[in-house]
Amino acid sequence: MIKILVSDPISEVGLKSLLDAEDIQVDIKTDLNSQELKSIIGEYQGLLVRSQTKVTKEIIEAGKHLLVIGRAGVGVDNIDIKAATEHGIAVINAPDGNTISACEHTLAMLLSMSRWIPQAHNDLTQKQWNRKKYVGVELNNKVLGIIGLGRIGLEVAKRAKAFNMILIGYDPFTTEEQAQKNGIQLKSLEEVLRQADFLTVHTPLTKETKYMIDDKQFSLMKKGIRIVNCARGGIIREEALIKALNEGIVEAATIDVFEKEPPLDSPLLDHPKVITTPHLGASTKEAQLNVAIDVAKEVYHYLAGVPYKNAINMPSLPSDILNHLKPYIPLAEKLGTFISSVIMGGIQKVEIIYSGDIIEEEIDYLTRNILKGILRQHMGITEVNDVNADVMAKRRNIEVVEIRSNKTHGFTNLITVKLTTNIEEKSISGTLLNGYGPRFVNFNGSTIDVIPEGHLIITEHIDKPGIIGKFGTLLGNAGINIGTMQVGRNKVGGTAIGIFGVDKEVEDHILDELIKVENVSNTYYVEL
Ligand SMILES: NC(=O)c1ccc[n+]([C@@H]2O[C@H](COP(=O)([O-])OP(=O)(O)OC[C@H]3O[C@@H](n4cnc5c(N)ncnc54)[C@H](O)[C@@H]3O)[C@@H](O)[C@H]2O)c1
Ligand SMILES: O=C(O)CC[C@@H](O)C(=O)O
Repeated sequence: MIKILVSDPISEVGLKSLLDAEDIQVDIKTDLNSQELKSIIGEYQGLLVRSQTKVTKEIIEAGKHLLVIGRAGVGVDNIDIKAATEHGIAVINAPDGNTISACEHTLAMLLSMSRWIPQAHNDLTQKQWNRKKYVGVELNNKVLGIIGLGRIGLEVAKRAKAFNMILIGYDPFTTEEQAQKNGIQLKSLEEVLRQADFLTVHTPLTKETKYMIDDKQFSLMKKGIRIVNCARGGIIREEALIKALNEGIVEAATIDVFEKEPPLDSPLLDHPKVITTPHLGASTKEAQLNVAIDVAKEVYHYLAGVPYKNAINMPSLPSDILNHLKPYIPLAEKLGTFISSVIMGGIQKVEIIYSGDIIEEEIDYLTRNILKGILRQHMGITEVNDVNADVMAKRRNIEVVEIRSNKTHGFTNLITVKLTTNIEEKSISGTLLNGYGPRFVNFNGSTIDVIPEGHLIITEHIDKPGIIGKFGTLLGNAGINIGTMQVGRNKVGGTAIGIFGVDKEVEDHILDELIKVENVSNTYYVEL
């Protein structure tokens, strides 16, 4: 039974697919403090959160059985992604479900700020009829600067256009063409800051975006600018914002997200020109249902080994691409397992050559599976998986080189893995034969044709008469039946290899017998 903990309030209707699954137990405990969470997280394979639960390194380390963390929403800054990746835990978010709500909240903030609606309402609740105090400004013909032109930024642009605003934006990861298509003039950050009458930020909180709006940036702004932050606290430095408000650079600000949440001691809450909401951007019935449905489905798919698309720390592949790659995945892992079973020494380099139709695919995914095979087999690292394979290789100073080549050697697709250790270098090539499944087709330069499955004995010997016969006798005497056999050599009388598919597990003492046969240099055993 798989156990999933839901530690923040997430729509139960949206979680229905998990709640109804027979093989999954879902525990909903939304009032745990971090100590309580730490003490029980070890029981769970899955953790579902919104933005309240801080999934720290400590929590991740205590989650000995965690396989997946699902985030019902976009921002994953409350999850230590690095620690999750190192522990092989997939982090999956639900980025689409709350876009419209966050965008509409931004528009609500823009409009209420331009007409001082909350302040005027407050006065009126105090029986003060202050018509002169609250003179606003129109959005019409004003320049709106949008920082971050992703899902929410572009939806905001669409709606701001309806108010006849002039749209300028900054996003180093988008193109001029894409911006123009959405009616936005792409500019440098400095230009946006200098020209905007209204400014709204829609980036994630990263090392690069933390405090991207600080004293220096405020000093570039037009006097009287109005600012919205419905993205993440910390993109705008709060201290600098307060200063800019007090100096009259910023006329008004609307803030949904804070550097520390809840921000109960923040001076922003008391500032007369600031409108605040308690991180409500995604708090609509529709968004909460959407993100819960999305994250439940994705987590379920991840646990069931079915294609999913929104993993943060793994290549996110559309399901059609993942389905196409699927048959190559076991071949990739088996190439890694095989080559690392027949080599001696500490691995220094893994070179992977992809050729043929496979080069059009997301080969990073296959590389992770090759590395998984190598690290599990050669180093006994059982915790390695698709999520952390490349991190683990890097941590062990293994150089990983991916090459796309057009030399297919007559195959429609070919994957060659060359392994270099401090002692030797060996290679294995495999292909996927249409309708026949995976095959190993070359080992250290010798052509072979091996179905990579079951129990395999591999021998390295000199190409001389009688050796294969002796192997047969030895194995026969040990009650081991040879089901398939492949021999190859680089030249007559030269170095030869034998790959024997046998019907049962081979113990070490049998390999010791085989290596005693004259002219045999090495024997190995691998189960695929
Ligand atoms: N207030 C809320 O409740 C709420 C709800 C949903 C999303 N959010 C937040 O809104 C933000 C945007 O979400 P989204 O779904 O649009 O994300 P997104 O990933 O679709 O868009 C983010 C955009 O920011 C851009 N970007 C990244 N680094 C940048 C930088 N240094 N400078 C400028 N642009 C940069 C990216 O290229 C991307 O286009 C996130 O921080 C998210 O967590 C808040
Ligand atoms: O959980 C929430 O309501 C906030 C979600 C929002 O900040 C997000 O990043 O998706």
